Amino acid sequence: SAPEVQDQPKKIAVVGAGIGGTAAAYYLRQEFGAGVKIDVFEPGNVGGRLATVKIKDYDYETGGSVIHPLNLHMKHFIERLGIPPRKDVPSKMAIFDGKELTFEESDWFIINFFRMLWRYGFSYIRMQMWVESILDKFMRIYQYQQFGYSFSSVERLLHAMGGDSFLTLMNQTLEETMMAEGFSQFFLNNIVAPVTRVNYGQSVRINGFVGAVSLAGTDSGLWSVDGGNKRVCSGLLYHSKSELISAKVTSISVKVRPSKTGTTSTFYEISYVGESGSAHSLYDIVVIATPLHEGMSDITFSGFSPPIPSHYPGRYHQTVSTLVHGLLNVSYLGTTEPASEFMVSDILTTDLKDLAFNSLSSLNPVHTPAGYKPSPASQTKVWKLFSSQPLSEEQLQRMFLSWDSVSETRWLAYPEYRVPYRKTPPFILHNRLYYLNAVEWAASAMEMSAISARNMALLAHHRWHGQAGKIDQEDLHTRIRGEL
Ligand SMILES: Cc1cc2nc3c(=O)[nH]c(=O)nc-3n(C[C@H](O)[C@H](O)[C@H](O)COP(=O)(O)OP(=O)(O)OC[C@H]3O[C@@H](n4cnc5c(N)ncnc54)[C@H](O)[C@@H]3O)c2cc1C
Ligand SMILES: CC(C)=CCC/C(C)=C/CC/C(C)=C/CSC[C@H](N)C(=O)O
Repeated sequence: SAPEVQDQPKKIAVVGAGIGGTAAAYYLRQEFGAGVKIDVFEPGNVGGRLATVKIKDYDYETGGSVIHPLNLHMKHFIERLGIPPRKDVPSKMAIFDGKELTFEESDWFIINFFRMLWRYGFSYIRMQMWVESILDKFMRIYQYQQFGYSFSSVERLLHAMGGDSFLTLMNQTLEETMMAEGFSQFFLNNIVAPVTRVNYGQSVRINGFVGAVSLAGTDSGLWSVDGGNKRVCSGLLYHSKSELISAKVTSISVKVRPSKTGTTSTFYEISYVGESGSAHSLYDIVVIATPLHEGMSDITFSGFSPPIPSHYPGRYHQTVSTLVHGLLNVSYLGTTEPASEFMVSDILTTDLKDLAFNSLSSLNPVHTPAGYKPSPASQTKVWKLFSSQPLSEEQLQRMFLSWDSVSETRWLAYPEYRVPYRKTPPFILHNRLYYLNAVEWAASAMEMSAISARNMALLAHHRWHGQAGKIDQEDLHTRIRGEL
């Protein structure tokens, strides 16, 4: 329907205070100015899937942990909020095939280079070039957003970045895509599958787009936020001068009210339940920043035509993050290296039916004290296991000689990426009701939620003011180059 004749909205609601919701609050403030009241609803902890657990006086990331050096929104946030990145600690990767370590990184770049060349020919370098070519197109989004352009669906956003090639990536498995690029099944099994297993808990049959994002997640220069990634969320919330309402949104309905001018205005009524009971409030614009899927948010939508479902089709994949403070049994990994010399920090695994876990990593605290150095496996330290099912005491006993604490978090972590994908859920659920997490069906990552948040704020702003010229424009890449 036609936008209402109002200068600015008076009240905006954001549902969820993860990185998506808090970034949405930040960008909505930027777009709509100081006059609008922004409420952010959150029944749990600010940060959502960015969370830490305390083990022996130190905090460790249990959810989203690494950020790519080219994730420009995340970079912008920490600069704006004055939070430093975490000090870099050297890491070393190995691949476990259920019996032994089939590949182990050395401390020397040149040795790694020749080991990879010896085992996989030029495949590894070609893979890095392939990922880089996708990232090059991906980076266009920052320029579009800088110029104020927005997109009304995930497909249109992807198409603006990478044209038909990005939509093709969404419709093919990573395996199909890489085989067509000439990569061997051996390379896929031994290098690519371990990466998709650690990053998305799934096989090489995830879609090619999220597959490329997963591979980008092994690039050099990955970083995290000093003191914990969730600090970005609380920082954005504070910076946006939003009000945090500690409550769960239970339903959203459309209300039509007579306005002063004699016409009618549409509002969204949000009903919520918090510690002090239930209440409801009216808003001009609502951004939903939590997945609308089975077992996740449970929001009822009423009075909408066509109806809005509480749950869209498709499931979120369970990843159990188990943090063990203990002594690793290095012989379980089939290595003869003495534990006192075993400095591998990230053990990825090949796709094996009987293996109970996807990855095993040695964790550093979210704030590394001055002079901190990673310790060898002969010392008790914190190890993180990712698995799709909780690990039993017997399974842990095989992997560890002893432990003094185990902390388990069961995440509905990211979508189960199936190919061919169904049409992604919409960004626009109703005139001024938006859904940020639809983007996760392209790929789930902190930066993806941040990109979607900026898109949502721009989209909401242009639709409010009837600026159709800033929505779903074709051929932006060439046009913007012309404008520069
Ligand atoms: C184990 C794990 C590892 C990961 N590793 C990485 C990584 O290394 N790098 C990376 O970039 N990404 C990683 N990710 C993905 C990344 O964490 C997510 O993509 C991102 O955090 C999603 O943020 P979000 O704000 O969109 O959603 P969420 O963080 O899920 O936030 C949604 C919020 O909404 C709240 N909510 C739910 N229902 C309601 C309701 N009815 N009313 C009000 N509020 C509600 C929830 O409590 C939650 O806080 C990882 C995820 C997991 C689980
Ligand atoms: C969005 C772009 C262009 C890049 C993001 C790359 C990236 C950081 C991908 C990782 C995504 C993800 C869900 C990782 C989960 S596991 C992370 C880490 N390996 C760990 O073990 O904690």
